[in-house]
Amino acid sequence: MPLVVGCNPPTPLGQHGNTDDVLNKARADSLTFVLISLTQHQQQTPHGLMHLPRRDLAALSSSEWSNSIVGVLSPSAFSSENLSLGSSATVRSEVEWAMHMGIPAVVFPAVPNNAPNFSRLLHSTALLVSGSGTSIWLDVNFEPTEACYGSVQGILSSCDNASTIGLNLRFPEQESNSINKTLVHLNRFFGLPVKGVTLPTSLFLTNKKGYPTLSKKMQVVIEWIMKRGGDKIRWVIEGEQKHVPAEDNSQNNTSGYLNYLQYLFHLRSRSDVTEVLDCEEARAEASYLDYLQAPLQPLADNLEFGTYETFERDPVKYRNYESAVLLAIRDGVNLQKWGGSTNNNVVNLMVVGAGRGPLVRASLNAVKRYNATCLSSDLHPLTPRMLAVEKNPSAVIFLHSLVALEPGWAEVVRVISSDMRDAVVGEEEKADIVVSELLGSFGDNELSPECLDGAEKSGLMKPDAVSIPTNYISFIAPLSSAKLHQEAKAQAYSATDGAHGPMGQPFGFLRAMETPYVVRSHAAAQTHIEKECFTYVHPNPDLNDPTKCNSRFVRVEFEADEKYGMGNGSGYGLYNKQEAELAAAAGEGEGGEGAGAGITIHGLTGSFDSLLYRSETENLEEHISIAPQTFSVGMFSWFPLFFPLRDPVFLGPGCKAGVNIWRLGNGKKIWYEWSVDITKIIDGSLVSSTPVHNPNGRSYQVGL
Ligand SMILES: C[S@@+](CC[C@H](N)C(=O)[O-])C[C@H]1O[C@@H](n2cnc3c(N)ncnc32)[C@H](O)[C@@H]1O
Repeated sequence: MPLVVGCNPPTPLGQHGNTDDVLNKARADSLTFVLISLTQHQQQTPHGLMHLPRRDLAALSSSEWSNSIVGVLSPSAFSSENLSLGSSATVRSEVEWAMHMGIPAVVFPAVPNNAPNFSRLLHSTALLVSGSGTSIWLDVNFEPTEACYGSVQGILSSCDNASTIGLNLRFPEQESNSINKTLVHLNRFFGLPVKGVTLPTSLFLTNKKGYPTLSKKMQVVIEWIMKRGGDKIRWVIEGEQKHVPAEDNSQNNTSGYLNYLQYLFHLRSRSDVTEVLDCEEARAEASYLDYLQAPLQPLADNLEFGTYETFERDPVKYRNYESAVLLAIRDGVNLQKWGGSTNNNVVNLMVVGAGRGPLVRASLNAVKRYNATCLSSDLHPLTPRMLAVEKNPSAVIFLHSLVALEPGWAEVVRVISSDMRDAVVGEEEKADIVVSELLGSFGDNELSPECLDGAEKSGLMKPDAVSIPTNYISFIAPLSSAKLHQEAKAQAYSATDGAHGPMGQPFGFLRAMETPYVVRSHAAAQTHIEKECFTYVHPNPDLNDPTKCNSRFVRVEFEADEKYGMGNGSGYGLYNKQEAELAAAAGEGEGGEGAGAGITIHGLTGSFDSLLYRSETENLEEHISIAPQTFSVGMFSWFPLFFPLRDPVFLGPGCKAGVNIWRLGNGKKIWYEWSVDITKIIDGSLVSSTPVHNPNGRSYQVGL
């Protein structure tokens, strides 16, 4: 079911106990759910106040109540009188009834003037529903303004960003005259927990045949939401049915919203939307969206068979490695190290951390490709010699099998079962080209620097050997994502050791918020272009310099701007230049907010770019990257690393966020520490700051 659409007719539904009628009509039009009033009607009887009977209670099954109904709280419950009491008996009883019925969402009205009391009520209701199957949709009268976002983010933070509160963005009846501004502000809203989008029927125009249609500008907006929010967004058509063509008016057994639904389906089926949502990659990623995972530790732990198998499906990574090895081989020929007119036709290849052998295969393929070019020239083909070094004993069994079974491998490949830091090889076996992939989502977080330095120190490489990768650079950017913040908080209740099961010792809040997670960020907005953190180069030019080590510190700064990182999407995927240009236009010509409109930062997103090889003799280089600016499209081996902030910070107008990040070690483990401060650009004065997260690696570390 690609699109989930419901309706909210003008007269409150269900309050006369006719929810079954309403739902049947909606279903006749293929709508998935209806909004009904939660008002319970009572009357005075000689025996006291009695509820009026409702037919629908028995007419609908519990699964219908829990899959097809969204409840709307009575507006009277939000009178200033009720709000000033800081609570509302009506809200409580309506919400309790919704929870009893298994209704999945109840709608809170948009924030009124009496905001502190409203927030208190919202927060206490968010706590009331937690643990039940019911959540809250907070209505937002969406406007592309600073004030709109500001009030919503303020209310969410006063509710401690409770995970039970989602947003229902209600579009105004009149569309905004600046599409760019609308998109830029929507991008910012997608860092908050957007659950639903409500479109009033009056927003639709009427086409020649009387059917509803949207203006070109609104089509762009709706398609943008579809692409960015995916099929998780719940759509609501609201208001009077204005566009039903005459011949359909007779059908009283339908909701009258079919044409609106069909129009949304039509937008959903457009190629620019389906290309994003229905491609192979989107399907493969679906279950990973916003799902936090502990980063792998391939050095301390031994990877499983299935994990290797998943890596090996990547269509881009091994292709780029193969091309990088080919470039290095051709460089060696051009620089007369081997092949060509030299006497030496042997090239020593070494894959360190060979796993189940895909880089061995890619490297041998590169030699084959080079040798194929020799057939049509007077160049001599090369004889490869390959050492495959691996410390995972189970992967070593796999490698030995490959050597025995793969045609031609037995003559050229030798497997060394050892940690590369301790491996010993003969003088004649030392590597000309060392190939490795020991990279994590943040580049160095799987300890590639320490492993490759170790391999260099154990003398596995010739003095003039080259390394593929040649370098890797980690990148960091602020991330606005209430969802990921909530998910990180939720980790506090998981067992510290998966083997202990759900009844094990909880992880605890501090640890949960001081741990970086691998995650395919989705309900998120990367608020700025990522900036460089740490660079590691191999072979390591500082290997024998006692004053140099692999610890690092960097401070990078991100100024508030009115683009809110438009173009960076959710922090995963290639930077979208076109979107960024839209944002720039909104800032300059279409009423941007002026320098530095604000945004909430819930954490940091880490990524990397690795230069596999840059040719010395040809103007060519090969990379793999998950940094949005240089993202390797189609590569899916890595998702970004999310560093949560214990408490989100607000990057307000005229301010900048300073991100401090350390990579530290003590010979036994490596860890990151991080903090964020907000200062005023004008005078550098401090507005707010977070504590340094994970001091001394107390919550998270990677074993050496
Ligand atoms: C990310 S996997 C890559 C495997 C394979 N090269 C591929 O691309 O599919 C890293 C591999 O390096 C191995 N490894 C990590 N540190 C190592 C070390 N110090 N010595 C030897 N192997 C190591 C791990 O066991 C794992 O098989």
